[in-house]
Amino acid sequence: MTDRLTIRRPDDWHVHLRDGAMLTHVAPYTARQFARAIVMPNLSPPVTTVEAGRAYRERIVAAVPAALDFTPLIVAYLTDDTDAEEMARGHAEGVFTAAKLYPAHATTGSAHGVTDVANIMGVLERMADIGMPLLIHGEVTDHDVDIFDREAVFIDRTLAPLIARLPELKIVFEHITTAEAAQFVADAPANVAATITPQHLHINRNAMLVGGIRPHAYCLPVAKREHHRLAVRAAATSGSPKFFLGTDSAPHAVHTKEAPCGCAGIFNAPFALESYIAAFDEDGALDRFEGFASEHGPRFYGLPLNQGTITLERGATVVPDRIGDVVPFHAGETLGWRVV
Ligand SMILES: NC(=O)N[C@@H](CC(=O)O)C(=O)O
Ligand SMILES: [Zn+2]
Ligand SMILES: [Zn+2]
Repeated sequence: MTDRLTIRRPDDWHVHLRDGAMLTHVAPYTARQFARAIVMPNLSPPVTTVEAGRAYRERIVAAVPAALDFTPLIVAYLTDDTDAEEMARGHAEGVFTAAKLYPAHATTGSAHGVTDVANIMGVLERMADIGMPLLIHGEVTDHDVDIFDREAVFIDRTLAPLIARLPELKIVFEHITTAEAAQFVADAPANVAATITPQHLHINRNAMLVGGIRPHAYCLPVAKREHHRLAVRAAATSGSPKFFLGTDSAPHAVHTKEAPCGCAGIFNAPFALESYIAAFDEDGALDRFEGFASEHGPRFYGLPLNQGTITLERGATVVPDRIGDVVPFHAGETLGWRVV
């Protein structure tokens, strides 16, 4: 039995660090575990210009102790009016690592998102030309589509046609939650990959709805049936370079989640690695953890692998009920691994 695992320093390819006091509160947790992070741009107002991206990067750097040696990677928020030139300039100047497609009204902070992919086709063509990755929150918003089906329907209605139209575009299908998404990405060409969150490895929709409604298990895309969890987990632990770590850590103050219309998002940053490794351990896949956490992401993005290492060992990690004003994922549980 492996009791200790040393891996190359990992990165988080999908995180919400927010802004202001929440940024100051949460960013150090991510920086403690990860060398780099793809920071989502769904602030209000969203990060749509090179100038806003540069300023946000400076605020993040200022919020993290320098000793943690953390590099935020900034993402542009696409709207119906995004200018292809602005994206290309942001990418060329090293401000925008990627751009994010939020279908309008699909999730938290997506009100300014894209109403129809046709509206940004010129931008996406330009991104394909310059090798700038497109990150996608993959859910349709059509009122006739059930919330549990919105990811699978997105594949047929939006993602598959987009890949057919722009086969060269690098795409990350973010935070996949379904067997359909895992299969689609596995079968797609090498320029299509996916991130996977810790919560979607651990919980199915029962965790949210059995024995009472549990707002801290609610995120988008919403957790699905058990067979979907198992399919997502098999993808994560498969060793395929198309699947990599993206926590989707999404903090919301407790009163905004424990509310009649609670916010979507799970704050998993403080114990993200302990949570992921527990899943890999349960599945006898510890030998594939480093690829998922530290290698597949940078290779997909065309970035260098990190140089340092991090060591995890078996041992109790007690997750507190609260961290400041936020309830963390696994609150009140004890995880079986700890970061040394
Ligand atoms: N995942 C979530 O449930 N929420 C995210 C937005 C997102 O990633 O869709 C947030 O910003 O709160
Ligand atoms: Zn999302
Ligand atoms: Zn997210």
